[in-house]
Amino acid sequence: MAHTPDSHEAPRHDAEEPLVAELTPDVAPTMEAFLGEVAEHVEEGAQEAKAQAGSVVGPYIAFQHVHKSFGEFVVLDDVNFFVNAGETLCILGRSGVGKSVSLQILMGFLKPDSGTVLVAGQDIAGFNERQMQEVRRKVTMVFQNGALFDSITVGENVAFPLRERGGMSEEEMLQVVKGLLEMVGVAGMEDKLPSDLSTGMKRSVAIARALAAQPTAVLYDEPTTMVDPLMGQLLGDLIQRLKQQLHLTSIVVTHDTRFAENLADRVVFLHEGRARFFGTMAEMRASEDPILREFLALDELVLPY
Ligand SMILES: Nc1ncnc2c1ncn2[C@@H]1O[C@H](COP(=O)(O)OP(=O)(O)OP(=O)(O)O)[C@@H](O)[C@H]1O
Repeated sequence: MAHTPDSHEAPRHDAEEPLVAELTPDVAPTMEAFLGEVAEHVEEGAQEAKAQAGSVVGPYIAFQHVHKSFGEFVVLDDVNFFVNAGETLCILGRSGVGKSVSLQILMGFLKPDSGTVLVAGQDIAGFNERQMQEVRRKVTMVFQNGALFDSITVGENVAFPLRERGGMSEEEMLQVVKGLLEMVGVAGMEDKLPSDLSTGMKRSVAIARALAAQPTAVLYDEPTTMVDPLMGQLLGDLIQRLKQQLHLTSIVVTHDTRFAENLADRVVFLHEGRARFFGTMAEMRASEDPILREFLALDELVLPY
């Protein structure tokens, strides 16, 4: 991977490039073992979800006829989409169409008015907080602002899920924290406070913390907005490598159709309460639907590069 300091090209990471390839040698073996465990969890999660669905293939995460209103205001009206284990779904749409609300419903922070919400193969619509905490061990969310704990260091933020799970020595924990921070492009930031970091860095740390929890699926809210193109590319490449090498299931809310083009197995386009389109990005580009065409055309104009 050629990269010079004055190069304007962001360094690219091929999806096949091992996640540990660029880690410092002192952490690489621990990280290899740690990521191996993540991949095992992911595989177990996929098998569990299949067993629950009683079939060989079944969605890992899905909305089935989901409705959600705030007072008179209908945000989601009979919305359907799914993502299979190991796949990536991008949720597209203009501002205010319910993309973040959809993620919050999947995490159980908001309840749908009706419909089935499948997460890790289970219908969570009627789950209580304790049951949701179990689900959130498997499916974690990376918020736009990172949602880090402000009063503790970056290193302690990433160590948090490791400590919660237990079974790791302090030395191993330090190595995993160091390795995860290197992997997400913010090496050496352990002792900083979240307030010392830029938006993109906070998001990277949030991804490191999400991975520390050894999830089976990660939901990302606008991972590439408000970050410079280099950081955006790094985060996009990382999400792709996590999919390719660990088979993590992902849902990514984004405005950026180029990002969706590179990453998504399928996209869902929300518009006026409905899932106006659900399919591949190529199918979306081929669609004659004037609303889709307008969204894609505007997106071409808005994107800076
Ligand atoms: N807790 C809430 N109470 C009342 N209204 C809400 C609540 N959460 C979201 N909304 C409304 O629901 C609509 C959808 O919001 P949402 O944040 O999901 O949009 P979005 O598609 O993610 O937009 P953006 O791209 O701007 O983030 C908005 O009109 C918002 O004001």
